[in-house]
Amino acid sequence: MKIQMIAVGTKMPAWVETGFAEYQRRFPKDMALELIEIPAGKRGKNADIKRILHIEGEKTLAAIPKGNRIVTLEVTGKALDTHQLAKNMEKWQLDGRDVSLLIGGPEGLAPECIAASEQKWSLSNLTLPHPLVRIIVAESLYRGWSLNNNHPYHRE
Ligand SMILES: C[S@@+](CC[C@H](N)C(=O)[O-])C[C@H]1O[C@@H](n2cnc3c(N)ncnc32)[C@H](O)[C@@H]1O
Repeated sequence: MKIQMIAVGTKMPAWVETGFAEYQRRFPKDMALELIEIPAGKRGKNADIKRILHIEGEKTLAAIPKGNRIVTLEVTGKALDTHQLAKNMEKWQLDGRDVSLLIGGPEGLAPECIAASEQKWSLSNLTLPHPLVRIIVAESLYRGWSLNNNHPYHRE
């Protein structure tokens, strides 16, 4: 199973690139974590945010291979502890589809991405900055993998 993270935003600060890469490199070949960045629309003074979100949403959906399971990262989604996430990952693997995890930009995900979502995953009740979300998701998935594979990274 491949896990594809599709995130709005490019040219992240070095600490984000480094933090994400630190976890990405740990994934085994049979559960590779791929990152696809969607350029964020220009948000000038009189920007039409609805239109920008729509364009970002279309680009995000276009990056998803047909048949992938779509999971959106949303503050109002369902919170999962590490064991629940690990169980989820087992289920994802059993059904054989690759997974696309969608992370929105400054105003969140486009309505079309939310409508396409099969599962809404919340990391916390706090609204987190989207660059940080990439790192937290990568670490949480790695921890879930560790738990499912009796790897010593995860300790109770
Ligand atoms: C800065 S937030 C967007 C805030 C926007 N006002 C909203 O309500 O979606 C950017 C993205 O990070 C992700 N995100 C932020 N906090 C999150 C959380 N606690 N749980 C899950 N995803 C989160 C979501 O994908 C969100 O679209």
